[in-house]
Amino acid sequence: MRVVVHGGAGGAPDEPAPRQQALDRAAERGADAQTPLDAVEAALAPLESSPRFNAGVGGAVQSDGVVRTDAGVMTSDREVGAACSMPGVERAASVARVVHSETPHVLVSGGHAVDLASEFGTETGVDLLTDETRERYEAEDPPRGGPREHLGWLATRFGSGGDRAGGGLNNGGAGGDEPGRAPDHDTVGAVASDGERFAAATSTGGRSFALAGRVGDVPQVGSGFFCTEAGGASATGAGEDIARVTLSRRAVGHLEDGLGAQAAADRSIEEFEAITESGAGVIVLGDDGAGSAFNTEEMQTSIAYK
Ligand SMILES: NC(=O)C[C@H](N)C(=O)O
Repeated sequence: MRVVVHGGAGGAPDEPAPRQQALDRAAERGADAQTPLDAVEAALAPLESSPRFNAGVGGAVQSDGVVRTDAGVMTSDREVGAACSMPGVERAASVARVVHSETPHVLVSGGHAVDLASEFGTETGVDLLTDETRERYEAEDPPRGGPREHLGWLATRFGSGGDRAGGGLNNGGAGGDEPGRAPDHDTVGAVASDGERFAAATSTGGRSFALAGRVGDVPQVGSGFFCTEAGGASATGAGEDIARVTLSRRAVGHLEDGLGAQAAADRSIEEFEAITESGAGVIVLGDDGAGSAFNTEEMQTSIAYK
């Protein structure tokens, strides 16, 4: 099994070494799995449990103080599963897998996705806030009213780099210690292949201080993840911009056109930047191996092969 993982594109993390170790262990764990689908789920699970990453525990906090998780998974037979806007669900990728393998649908949302998780044995009711994310949210004078008040509140906070995805090119987030800025954790993704089949998955808490109920690119097929017989891709970064250009679909499309994995990653990020002037990263796995590209300050990745 060959597995490539990423820990999110954004600013240079304050503590890269422990994040890299976590990514290395995740890739190794994935490479021990029996199928590509097992591999991407196995790789993402420990990252979803780690507060160092913006997925599961430690995920980005929305305008009402709640962390809602999103994930998507796709296999090279074009089966898709995604789940979004799930409070209290750490293992979002496992819920996406349930949608992929147990339902005739591609995306299940909100409370119904939480019910699905619970019914199929994924833990719910998990406290996804950490002391750090709770304190950072409370320090921002949270809004009390309805969506209009929330929109006014987030106008000066969302996309300011607080989630390190940033709104703009190479502004993937300044230091994690700045007031109001979220720490160095980000979306996680994995792509795996057993030499015949591929699977791709992405899992996130979204972007900090987004409107309650906001859903980004991660559970949208073709945006946060995509997979065909040619290979798979997982994206990270400013989700609204990733969705506008369907970044993962673009990367896999380049594989289908005959580019190698690295060239496909490079080309898709060049196109993303030219269209959006925003920040993102992508990992790609194809028949010739793995590639990755980003136009933010940093995107940590790891590859394992067994
Ligand atoms: N940090 C990220 O990658 C965020 C994710 N792409 C989202 O917009 O939800």
